[in-house]
Amino acid sequence: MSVSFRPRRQASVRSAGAADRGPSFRSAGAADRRPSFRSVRALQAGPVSIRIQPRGLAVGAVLAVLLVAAMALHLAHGGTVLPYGQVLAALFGDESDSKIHLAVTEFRAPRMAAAVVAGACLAAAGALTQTVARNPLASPDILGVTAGASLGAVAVLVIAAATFAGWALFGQETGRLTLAIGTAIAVLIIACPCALGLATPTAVLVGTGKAAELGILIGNGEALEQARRLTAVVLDKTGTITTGKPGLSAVTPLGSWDADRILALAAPAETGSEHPVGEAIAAAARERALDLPVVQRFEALPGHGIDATVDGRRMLIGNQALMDAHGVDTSRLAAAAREAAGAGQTPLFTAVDLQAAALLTVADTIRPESAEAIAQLKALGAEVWMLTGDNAATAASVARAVGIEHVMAEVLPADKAERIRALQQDGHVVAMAGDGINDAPALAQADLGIAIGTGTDVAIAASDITLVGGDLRGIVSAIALSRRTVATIKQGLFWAFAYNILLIPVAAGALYFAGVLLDPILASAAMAMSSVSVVSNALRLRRFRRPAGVEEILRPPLRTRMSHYAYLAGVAAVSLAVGTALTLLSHTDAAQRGMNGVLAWTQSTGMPMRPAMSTMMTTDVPPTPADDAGVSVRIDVPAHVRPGEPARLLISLADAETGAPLEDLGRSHEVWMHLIITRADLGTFAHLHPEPTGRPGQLAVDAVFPTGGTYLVNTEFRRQGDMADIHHAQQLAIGGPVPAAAGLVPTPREQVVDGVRIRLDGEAAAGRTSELAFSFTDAATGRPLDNLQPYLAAAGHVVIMGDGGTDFAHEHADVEDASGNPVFALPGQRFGPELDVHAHFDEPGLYRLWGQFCLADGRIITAPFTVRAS
Ligand SMILES: Nc1ncnc2c1ncn2[C@@H]1O[C@H](COP(=O)(O)OP(=O)(O)OP(=O)(O)O)[C@@H](O)[C@H]1O
Ligand SMILES: [Cu+]
Repeated sequence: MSVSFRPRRQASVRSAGAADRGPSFRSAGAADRRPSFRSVRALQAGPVSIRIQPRGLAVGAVLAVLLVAAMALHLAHGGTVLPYGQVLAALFGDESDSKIHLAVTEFRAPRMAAAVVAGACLAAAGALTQTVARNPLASPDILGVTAGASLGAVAVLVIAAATFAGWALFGQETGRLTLAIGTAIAVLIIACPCALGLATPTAVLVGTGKAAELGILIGNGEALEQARRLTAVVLDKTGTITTGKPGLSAVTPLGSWDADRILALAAPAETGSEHPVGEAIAAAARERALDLPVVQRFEALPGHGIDATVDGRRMLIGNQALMDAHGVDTSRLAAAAREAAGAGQTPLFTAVDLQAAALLTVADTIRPESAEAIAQLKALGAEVWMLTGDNAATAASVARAVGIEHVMAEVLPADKAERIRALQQDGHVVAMAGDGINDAPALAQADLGIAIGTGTDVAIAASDITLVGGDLRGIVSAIALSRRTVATIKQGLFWAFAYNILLIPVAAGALYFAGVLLDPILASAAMAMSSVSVVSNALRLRRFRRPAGVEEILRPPLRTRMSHYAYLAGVAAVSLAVGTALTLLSHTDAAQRGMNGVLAWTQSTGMPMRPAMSTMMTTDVPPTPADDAGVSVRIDVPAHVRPGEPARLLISLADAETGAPLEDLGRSHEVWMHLIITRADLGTFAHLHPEPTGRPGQLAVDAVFPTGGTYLVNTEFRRQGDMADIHHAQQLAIGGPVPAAAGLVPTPREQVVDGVRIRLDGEAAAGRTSELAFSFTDAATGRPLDNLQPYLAAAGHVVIMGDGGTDFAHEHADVEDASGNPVFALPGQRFGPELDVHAHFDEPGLYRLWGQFCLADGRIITAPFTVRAS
């Protein structure tokens, strides 16, 4: 006789086993061979040079399909065919011109480009490599993360290998390979550096985005990182501190000249000038509707003024230096010039035919925000300098008005960069803000070049940051944003490192002694969570506000300061709580039931279950005899057992060969062991569940032997990880009066136990599977009972023993739903009024059956039947 299960299920168990060795890892590995992380990052913007190494038709075809698809989409968005055409030509063209240079900006839709090239990279698995010329959004390598990363990868592999080797070699006797594999995988998962890799680019991306929102265009990640280090900010005067749109405020003519005649000559002379003062003079002449002669010659003298010929007269307009250079005597204009300069205005000397003719006074307005911006910069700890080509008196006057103490005036355009360098040599990290062509070299020289958005293109091109509205407070915002961004990056890196450093040992099993092991599933959840928290922390940068004033910079509100650290600390606390809860949960009884617990949970969520899983749950694998399993079972009975009184049975499990106690006992049908005690004449029945005593391999249970005589003890238990139970049968002799042997006779097929009428239907036939069925009705009311509870993870248990007690089988009732799928005996499930049992009777003869079921109120009923198998 043996326990039966249907071939259909057996087949699916086998196929499940085969599927477990699935090939999915291998394919993932191949695609990973050349991670295109760098390329994807590079695609954010900027010129990219793509080198295509033709590698067979397959790669080419994949790329071509991708490209054509992308091109179609791209054209739909109004793009041109050119970049795609180039890529295609390179793919299928001569190898010699397979290297093409494309700017990603050429792809009108950058995301499309990203998709195409990233997809192509993956598809080609290395056939297409990219080099990035200059990636404007390249992340600054703070704390040497990139260099550390490769070292870290090696370290992680070593730790994982050591973990595996450690558990495999020195783990406890049983199940150590499982432990070694589990811990090594957990280490690899938990060490995944995705959070580390995300910390910098996400913060930089969000930071630059936020900056753009504030009117600060940041050209590259380094600029954002650099801004927080600034110790000196150099501001150009005209067009930066002032609006750069001066107006002619006074004309002081000498001798016979009058204002209109001077302007009529000066305006044409200035028409060629790009300098704001030139424009001011031209505008004044236009306003007065003067009749202007033509200009015959024009020469701009940078930093000095202009030298032109108008209407046959040589015009010199410019500063004192220009007049001195040409020997023009300006003494009669000195007083007016001093007065203008003292008021912060720019005096321009005008000489006609090398004779001083007039003083033109140009007044520029100071930007309303300049003074506040400068105060805030100073509050941030930066030294603020003014750098101007204008005369010292004018400069000093403007500087006083906006609160600048350090002034460099009358600096020639060519020398501006030199002045910046000098500051740098003093140990300053210098930002230079300017607008003019003459500022460009200085902007390039500065550690951080800041162009005024209204300024010249050259200045914008030479700088790292552009302030769209020209509001100098943008510099303050940039510095504050830079500090916040870098702080966010550091928080992210700290979090990622801390998470790895704390959890790698746990994953490796450092807390095994305390019963804490990091399940690989939990590890991957933690890994994903760490990335999510790093990214969401970076997204918090979007809430950045520019500091409202000096006060807020010097004494940021406590709430602001706290919120910088609160988020990740909060995430850490929540993660710890969730992790602890899950760990505790994994120690609960339900979880320890292993697969049954998982299935119970799965079914409770209403998720469809994989057939292999459901089969595993319901399939009964024939038990292995203890001898075959190499396990010895010893049952110790107290010396004097009195019938009818409880006796403590001690069951010791050991390795049959070494005698070492069995320590890897798992649960089978919810309990550690099933002990079925029947008297040899099968007249009594007890189904007991011994519990571990705490001693290795030892279990104990109290049993009552109703009478003296010989008892058959059938023991069933399961080792961890096994599909089959181990079965052991033994006889016990109990002293005391032995009742006369009655011998088996078939019982009625219907009987009442505890108020429940139980019917047994079905033919018991020897040599083949017999389909038996139990049906239940309330004996009092005759109502069918359909609310039986699961009992030990089954709808019902049936123990079958042959006459003489030599054969033993422990079967479970099968339940199927309308569509033939198994219904699991999970908590909450109800059964009845019929239960099917498949039994196999080897030989014809009499068999004793004990059906055990759990009633709705939790009572267990046992219904004994005797049937004849024909
Ligand atoms: N087109 C011009 N017409 C008259 N004077 C000029 C002209 N260009 C320059 N100057 C004179 O030369 C001086 C220095 O000019 P420069 O361009 O070096 O500095 P700036 O523009 O006045 O000041 P900043 O350096 O603050 O922008 C000016 O203050 C002005 O006196
Ligand atoms: Cu990861």
